[in-house]
Amino acid sequence: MSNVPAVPPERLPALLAAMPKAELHIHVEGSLEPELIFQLARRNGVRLPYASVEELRRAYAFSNLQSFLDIYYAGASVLLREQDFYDMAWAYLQRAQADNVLRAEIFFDPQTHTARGVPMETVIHGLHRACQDAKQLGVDAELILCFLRHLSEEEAFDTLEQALPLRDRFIGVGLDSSELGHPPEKFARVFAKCRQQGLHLVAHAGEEGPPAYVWSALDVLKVERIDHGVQSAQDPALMKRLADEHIPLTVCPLSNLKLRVFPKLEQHNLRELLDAGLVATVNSDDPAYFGGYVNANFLETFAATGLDAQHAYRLARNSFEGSFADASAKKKYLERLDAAFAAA
Ligand code: HPA
Ligand SMILES: [Zn+2]
Repeated sequence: MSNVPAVPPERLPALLAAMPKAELHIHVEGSLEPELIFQLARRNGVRLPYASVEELRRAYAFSNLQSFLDIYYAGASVLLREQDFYDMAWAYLQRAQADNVLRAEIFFDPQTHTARGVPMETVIHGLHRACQDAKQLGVDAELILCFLRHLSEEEAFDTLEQALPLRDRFIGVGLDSSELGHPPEKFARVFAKCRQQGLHLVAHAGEEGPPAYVWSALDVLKVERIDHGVQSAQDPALMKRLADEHIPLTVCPLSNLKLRVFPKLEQHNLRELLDAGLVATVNSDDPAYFGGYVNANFLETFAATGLDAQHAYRLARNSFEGSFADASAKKKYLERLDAAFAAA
């Protein structure tokens, strides 16, 4: 669509909620709501260091990425059986449908589970079955396996070896967990092997870490997308590279707010990224922990920064163009997006 209709400000929230979109940065373990954590803890006889849902929720006051990760890994300890992984993914997929997500590319952290003795097959089978069933919801869902960057490259190789027999159940690999002190180049060899396997490649970079980590994710790991990447704005040459090469950035505004990457949502640099011509997208990251699913990220960010319907269209289009869907699926998504804006 070349002419995005002007939309009066009072109608923008409804349009943001209704517009079709893809979500490209969502950690399924980060969609585990406190109620489901307690339900699974009871079902599996796991003792939690919190007495109630309310007490757990009160612990969600983060000062940086690490303070979040400590609680996030503790929450995942209730996941033991295939059905647990299914139930977690299914709950997310229902929320995605409610937010008019047509396509979700979902991260999972197998090492968080295999380290506790949960077999790789249990994790992948449960998540994959939910993704298959999501077709009934009208959501195309795919999985991306993430390596934990605070662990060694050797452990990442072991993880890949365990997952490769199930190669057809995930479309790519990513890199997440504690960024500072764990630069992308630590995983150069394992990403090269994934590339040979024909897997898509992404990595978290430039969330808390410097622009140098974004450069090495591109040049050493050869990733196709950057997760977060908001620190790229400190480096004009990097901004030009990201724009020239159409490298998507999967931005997560509420995550950035809760982990104090930006002190206020009003100061978020999403507009700057879009103005520089980057393929920026809006995503929820860990919605159960950061106060909202993808539509809440759109609504709160637009309200705080004054973005308009043109930006909304760009962000939704970027989400489909930046996805790993095939060309015919992308065409279908973009037609639905244009229809939603034509009716606005
Ligand atoms: O935002 C994140 N950054 C790094 N690792 C993560 N694991 C879940 N969410 C995140
Ligand atoms: Zn993330």
